[in-house]
Amino acid sequence: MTQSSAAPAQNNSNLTPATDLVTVSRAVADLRRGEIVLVQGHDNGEAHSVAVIAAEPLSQIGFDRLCDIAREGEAPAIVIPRVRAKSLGRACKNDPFIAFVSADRSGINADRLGEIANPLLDLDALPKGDWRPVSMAESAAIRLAKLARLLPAVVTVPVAPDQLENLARAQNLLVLQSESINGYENASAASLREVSQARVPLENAENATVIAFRPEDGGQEHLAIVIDEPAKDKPVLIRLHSECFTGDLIGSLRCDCGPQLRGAISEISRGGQGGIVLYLRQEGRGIGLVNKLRAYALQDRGFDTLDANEELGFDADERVYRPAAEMLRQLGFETVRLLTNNPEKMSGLESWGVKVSERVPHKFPSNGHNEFYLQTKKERAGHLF
Ligand SMILES: Nc1nc2c(ncn2[C@@H]2O[C@H](COP(=O)(O)OP(=O)(O)OP(=O)(O)O)[C@@H](O)[C@H]2O)c(=O)[nH]1
Ligand SMILES: [Zn+2]
Repeated sequence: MTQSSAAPAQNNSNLTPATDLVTVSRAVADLRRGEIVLVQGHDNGEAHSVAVIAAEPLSQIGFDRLCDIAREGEAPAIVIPRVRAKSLGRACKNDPFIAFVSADRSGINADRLGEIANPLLDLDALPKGDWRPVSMAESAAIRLAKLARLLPAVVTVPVAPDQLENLARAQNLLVLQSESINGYENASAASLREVSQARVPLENAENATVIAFRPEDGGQEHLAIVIDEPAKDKPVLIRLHSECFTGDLIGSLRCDCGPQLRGAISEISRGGQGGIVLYLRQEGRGIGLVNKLRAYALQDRGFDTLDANEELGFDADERVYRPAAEMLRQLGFETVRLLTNNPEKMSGLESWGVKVSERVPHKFPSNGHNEFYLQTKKERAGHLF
């Protein structure tokens, strides 16, 4: 497969201009460093802005800086998942996130906020305070923390919208609109472009080429492993494989990823018609490796794989399939036979314009450690085993 055989790239990222894409990716890096970012959103047509710092990592210096930004009499709020609030004794309705404002500023510090945010940490007692619904800006800030693969919990103080630009200039902070954050994943997927490729003979597929696709904001590359020379005018056998450091690389027995990855490569090669494994950078069903390890720790305390995600404040599955659809489009494939047991992968691809002509089951025997994981996927996530 040569670079020129790829379909011409269309700029169909009409959700978010490239500059917004770059700003969101810079803000992701800022949050991960413990830096403050400014987010603006609209509630019922009215602009609301907040200064935001991630609850992880949260230093006392960072928290004090955030408090200095707060207007006289405005207390910081910590935005946490409803499930966490529930385990801290707050019964709440269906909103996925809720904000807690401590009544007494002296009862709250960076360590205490970290304990409130993290379901793996014990908290003696919640300080006195009030709960309130989150604003659009705060819910976009949670989205940003998820994009940063941090715990989905943030500390915020309100900023008057007319002060936003001054504050940004004075303290050298990024300003983001909530729409840019919410549209980021789509726009990033639409901006994927092939950046390099090479022939890589594999143990069970000697005629393989690895092609790397990079998003415009410089985020992680997704990979297409093209085996043999699949025809473009027929349904192509493919596997969407979500990155799993533990299963793919070090042979973890907690999941079935290692056998599924190698099994897909062998099966495509054996079929003789060629095919593609798309290696998607969606570690831990899109929550990142660090959070996946947290989810494993919760599973060791009795949660199943889906509830552990939700306990941390994530959806059971945070993956998106536009990057896969975009790579297939650029490689020139429209119709696929999909190696999977997961119906959401089929509907996910189809929602981005890829025709799935057939599901090819991709089941491997359990290994003595992953029975409960596989059973949960079957019984609660609708996987077809
Ligand atoms: N959050 C979380 N992620 C997990 C856990 N176990 C495995 N994973 C991740 O789940 C993903 C598994 O992906 P896949 O095997 O591609 O997908 P699947 O949904 O099982 O569907 P098919 O294998 O196609 O049937 C990888 O990103 C793993 O890192 C877990 O307990 N928690
Ligand atoms: Zn795995």
